[in-house]
Amino acid sequence: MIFFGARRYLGEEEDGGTSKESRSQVLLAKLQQKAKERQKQSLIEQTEHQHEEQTEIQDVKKKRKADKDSVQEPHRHKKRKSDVVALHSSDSDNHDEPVEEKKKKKKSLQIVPVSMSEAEKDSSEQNSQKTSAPTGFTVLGGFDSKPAQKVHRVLPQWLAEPDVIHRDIKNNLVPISNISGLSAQLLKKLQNNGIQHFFPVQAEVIPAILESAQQGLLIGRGGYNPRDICVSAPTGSGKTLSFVIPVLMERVVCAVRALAVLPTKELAQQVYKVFTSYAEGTAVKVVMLAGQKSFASEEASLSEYRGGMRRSLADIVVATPGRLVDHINKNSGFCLEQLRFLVTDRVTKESRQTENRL
Ligand SMILES: Nc1ncnc2c1ncn2[C@@H]1O[C@H](COP(=O)(O)OP(=O)(O)OP(=O)(O)O)[C@@H](O)[C@H]1O
Repeated sequence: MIFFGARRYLGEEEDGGTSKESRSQVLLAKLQQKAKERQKQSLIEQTEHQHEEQTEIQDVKKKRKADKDSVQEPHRHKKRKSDVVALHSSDSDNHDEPVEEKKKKKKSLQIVPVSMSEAEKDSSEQNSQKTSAPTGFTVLGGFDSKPAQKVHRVLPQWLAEPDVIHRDIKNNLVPISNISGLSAQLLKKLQNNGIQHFFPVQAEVIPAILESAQQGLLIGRGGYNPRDICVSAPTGSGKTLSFVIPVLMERVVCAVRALAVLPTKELAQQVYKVFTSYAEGTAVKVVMLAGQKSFASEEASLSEYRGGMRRSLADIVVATPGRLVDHINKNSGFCLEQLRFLVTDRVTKESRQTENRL
């Protein structure tokens, strides 16, 4: 049997005089020293690694920035104009000036608008002169914006200062005999219809129309314009009679001298009835053009061809706008040359259009 004896390595053999304990202490110290050195080494390696990483990151950032700048090159070029101003101003700065003064100047520079440099201005002026002179073309632009003039809206006198009429039809009545210029026949008809007094609107409108009619061709007070009357009054206040009565007063020859336009057949019918009831027993002829009869029969009621000439058979025409326009366009026997009264009752868009065509 072979026996191997193994001894533990305890470092370099010291001199034989050292004790076992002191050797182990030395060994421990050596080990600690080595551990410290290793620690140091690892620290150094760590910092070196970190430094390398940082430089790598910085490189990447630089590269990205360089790429971005190359893309934004035109914008940067624009910016340069302001740079020029700023640089120009800073060049003129007196470096000997106190710091406060410099700060003020810098502040003032911030609010100065970016503008063309003098050289650019000169060149642009020269260019504009060059373009306008030889061609003779008008150079567009350069219009000064002028403040728009305020329109002062003014109502016509008759609207701004109307004659106000009482709306109370029970009071403020005027006896029919008080209105001068009405024929005895008409007064009798009114009484027969139970009318002893005129309502306020009638007492105001009837004399006004009669007065104009007495002056001839409804010439107004100034001698030129016919007197127009615009009445605005509630329903049932007696507006219809206020134009029916004066219109019926005049008749020299048979000719269409009054035309009443109403927006609907029904309204035309109502007005037609009032006209016919007061015209009954007189020579005045009233014709309605509202499409209730055929166009041909309406045509026949308006005029006839007799003795080699066309004669009117109507003094007063009550019409709806559409039918009226049909007769104006297609009926050669429909003549409005003698027209003296045009009444547009219950004014609508349609009746306004008709009025404009007449
Ligand atoms: N002076 C008067 N006295 C008594 N009754 C009257 C008088 N004038 C009109 N009337 C009657 O009053 C009613 C309304 O009159 P009218 O139709 O003329 O009013 P209007 O103002 O034209 O109404 P609308 O706005 O509906 O056309 C009718 O029945 C009419 O006969």
